[in-house]
Amino acid sequence: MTIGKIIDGKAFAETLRGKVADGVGAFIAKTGRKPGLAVVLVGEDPASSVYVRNKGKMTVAAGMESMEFKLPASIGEEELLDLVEELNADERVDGILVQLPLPPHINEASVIGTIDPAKDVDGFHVVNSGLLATGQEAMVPCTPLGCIMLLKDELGDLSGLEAVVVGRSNIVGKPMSQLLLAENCTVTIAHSRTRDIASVVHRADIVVAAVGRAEMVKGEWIKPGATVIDVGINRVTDTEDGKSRIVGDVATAEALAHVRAITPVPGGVGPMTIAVLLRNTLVAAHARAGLPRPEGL
Ligand SMILES: Nc1nc2c(c(=O)[nH]1)N[C@@H](CN(C=O)c1ccc(C(=O)N[C@@H](CCC(=O)O)C(=O)O)cc1)CN2
Ligand SMILES: [Mg+2]
Repeated sequence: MTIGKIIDGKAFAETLRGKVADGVGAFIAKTGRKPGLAVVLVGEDPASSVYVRNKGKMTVAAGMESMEFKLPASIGEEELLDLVEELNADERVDGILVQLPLPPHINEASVIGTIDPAKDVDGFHVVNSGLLATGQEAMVPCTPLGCIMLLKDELGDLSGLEAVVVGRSNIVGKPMSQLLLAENCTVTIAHSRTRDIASVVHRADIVVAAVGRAEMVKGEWIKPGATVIDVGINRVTDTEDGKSRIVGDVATAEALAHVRAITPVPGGVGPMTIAVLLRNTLVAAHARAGLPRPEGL
């Protein structure tokens, strides 16, 4: 039995962050200012707090300005929208990111819709999803763009390949399918209502699992030689030792016997999200400064 390759997203992300840092140096030399990223956290969700802290640290490590705004969970939507408007108008801010999820009393779509699309480094604004869907230059959501980078690094040209995206979220599933389409893949989106999902997944040369259900995609669903990108981050308690750990949406141990290559959880797609966020911030800073897109990113 052959065992598939484990794709090292952590190493790839580190290399990308190094390239961004080089690009930041060149940007500062040209403009005399640092690119700036504003991150807004509402409430104290532990996982979100960790992600925001890591974003701040990595922004600074790449040579950019990091601005963090921590607001209580009780904040009203109007107040949050006012902060977004202030950041839209702030010349030092090239990128604005509002950490998701937001508390239930706040309408996520209104908040995202208030961000200046040119500063929308998450690529969640409808202007950016529309630009992406129509094949125009857009700010592209970080996690799916990171997945495409890993896929192209592993497979080269993706043209003509059969891709199945499991999950239809606005953050991952939908933009992922658009990006695969732009690479000339034949794309299917599977979801919770898909009939015989095992046979749908079995068609795929590329499987992207982004459903948020621990180890839902089984090894035998995978066509031999397929490449699997596991976007899931699910915290589970081990039945044997009672310890908490994170697993993906794919049963990785089983899948390894079928795949050509697979991203692990942790250490696969996750680290790419923040690396691409830094890349998007640098791209936004170039556009706002009237400079051409940085090369090689
Ligand atoms: N505004 C946004 N909100 C959220 C996004 C986003 O892109 N924009 N994505 C996720 C959370 N996220 C970044 O915000 C994120 C998730 C996971 C990782 C990561 O490095 N994961 C590690 C494991 C981490 C762990 O042990 O828990 C890995 O997979 O190796 C980075 C960023 C939702 N919200
Ligand atoms: Mg909400």
